[in-house]
Amino acid sequence: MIVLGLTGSIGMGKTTAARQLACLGIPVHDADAVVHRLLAKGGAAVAPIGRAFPEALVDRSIDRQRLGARVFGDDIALSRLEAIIHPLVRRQERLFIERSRRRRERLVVLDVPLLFETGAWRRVDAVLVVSCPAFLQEQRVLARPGMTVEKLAAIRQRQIPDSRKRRLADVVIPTGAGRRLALRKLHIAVRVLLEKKSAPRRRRPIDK
Ligand SMILES: CC(C)(COP(=O)(O)OP(=O)(O)OC[C@H]1O[C@@H](n2cnc3c(N)ncnc32)[C@H](O)[C@@H]1O)[C@@H](O)C(=O)NCCC(=O)NCCS
Ligand SMILES: Nc1ncnc2c1ncn2[C@@H]1O[C@H](COP(=O)(O)OP(=O)(O)OP(=O)(O)O)[C@@H](O)[C@H]1O
Repeated sequence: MIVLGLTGSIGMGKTTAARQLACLGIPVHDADAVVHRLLAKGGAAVAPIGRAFPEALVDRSIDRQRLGARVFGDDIALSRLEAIIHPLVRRQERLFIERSRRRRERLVVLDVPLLFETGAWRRVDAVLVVSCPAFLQEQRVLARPGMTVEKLAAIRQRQIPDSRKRRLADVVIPTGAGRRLALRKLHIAVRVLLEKKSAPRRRRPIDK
């Protein structure tokens, strides 16, 4: 089974590409969706995060906007949050891979926003990076409610730059020229991977 990592900086089009891959019939594991479940009422991260960041605990769930306002721009707080969340996400990822192997899937996708930053790239066979020009990224992200120039700058500072991601990628999917082109490129990438007899191995060590 080939495990394909999908990543890209904020607003570059990961979620859209993940949906397109799912439409091509490929099982996709969405790390962001796991984080959403962990923070919602009944989620496994509500209690530990509520203890670490009581101001974000509202009605037995974690208020994402409050938590974001608290941690983006405060590196120590963000690291503390990551130390709680990342192991839980990783566990779900492992269960997904095991389930997919049992089902004898040929190709699965791990959609991980921080694939390079968290070392998750070591657990995949190839990496797809979605990318678009910086001005479009800014337009897309700043159009979101609650997003500010300062918050975007803080998030970008925690992520490795898009130019670096593109260099580390096996395939770059452009998302600045419409959905049809992106879908076509995804289709080609999937076909090429499936035609390979064995899974490509990731080779390069990544020094952050
Ligand atoms: C702080 C939280 C609650 C804010 O939620 P909110 O819905 O407001 O924003 P959202 O999750 O959509 O994040 C916005 C963007 O910030 C970026 N981002 C999120 N977490 C991080 C992080 N730890 N480091 C760098 N960038 C991050 C992503 O590119 C994301 O697209 C949430 O981002 C979170 O729980 N982050 C920590 C978990 C994490 O590391 N997630 C990303 C990979 S699994
Ligand atoms: N190929 C594309 N063509 C045109 N618009 C796109 C394309 N991909 C994404 N978009 C648009 O860009 C915006 C951001 O896309 P998306 O939500 O997929 O990004 P993301 O990388 O998942 O963001 P985040 O990292 O913040 O979660 C959305 O408004 C989406 O409609």
